[in-house]
Amino acid sequence: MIEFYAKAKLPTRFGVFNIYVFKNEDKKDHAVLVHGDIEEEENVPVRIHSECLTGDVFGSMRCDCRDQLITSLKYIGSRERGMLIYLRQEGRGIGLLNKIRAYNLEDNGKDTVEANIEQGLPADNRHYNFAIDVIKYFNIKSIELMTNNPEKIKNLEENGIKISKRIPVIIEPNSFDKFYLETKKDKMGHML
Ligand SMILES: Nc1nc2c(ncn2[C@@H]2O[C@H](COP(=O)(O)OP(=O)(O)OP(=O)(O)O)[C@@H](O)[C@H]2O)c(=O)[nH]1
Ligand SMILES: [Zn+2]
Repeated sequence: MIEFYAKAKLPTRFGVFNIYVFKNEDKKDHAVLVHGDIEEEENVPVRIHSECLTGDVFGSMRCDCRDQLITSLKYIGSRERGMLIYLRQEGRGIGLLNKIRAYNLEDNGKDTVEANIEQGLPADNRHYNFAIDVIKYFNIKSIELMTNNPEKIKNLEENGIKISKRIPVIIEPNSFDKFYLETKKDKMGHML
């Protein structure tokens, strides 16, 4: 269950949004950026973005997160309506510390999946309950989901979210994230 706490206007370089803060069982502050009127609408462009401090904030080139975030906000900001749900599930849900431990293992030859498993953690420890509750909170009838991740689509659909379309968010690889993106494609089924 989510609870609404606050809302304010948030002008960004990608357009004017409203930022909402919700809380749920995990007691974290969860941010949702809304552009235009989304309530009870169909075919609303939605990005469900997983927190990545190293990429989103510091501009790390080990992953495509920041470019995906910017691409999504640009897209949503340029449309009549849309929403970005910022999921507080750093490191695919294993947290910053374990992600950095995984990076250390990756520096020594492991891939992104092996580096989680080696720590006794699942390759992907996320769930989408918060995102599902937000979509339901706004009574959105159907979404156009911005993702390359088939698991995300499956999980949302299994939980009653209607996805009318998938919008790919493909970022050109660089020399630092090439292997990482290949592993996402080969081992995690990402549509890259
Ligand atoms: N455990 C772990 N997490 C990582 C690693 N690199 C990036 N992440 C995290 O992965 C999450 C993003 O997941 P991705 O697999 O890039 O993308 P996705 O959200 O599953 O799929 P898209 O919707 O297509 O972007 C963020 O929480 C990042 O912090 C890594 O090497 N190990
Ligand atoms: Zn990242």
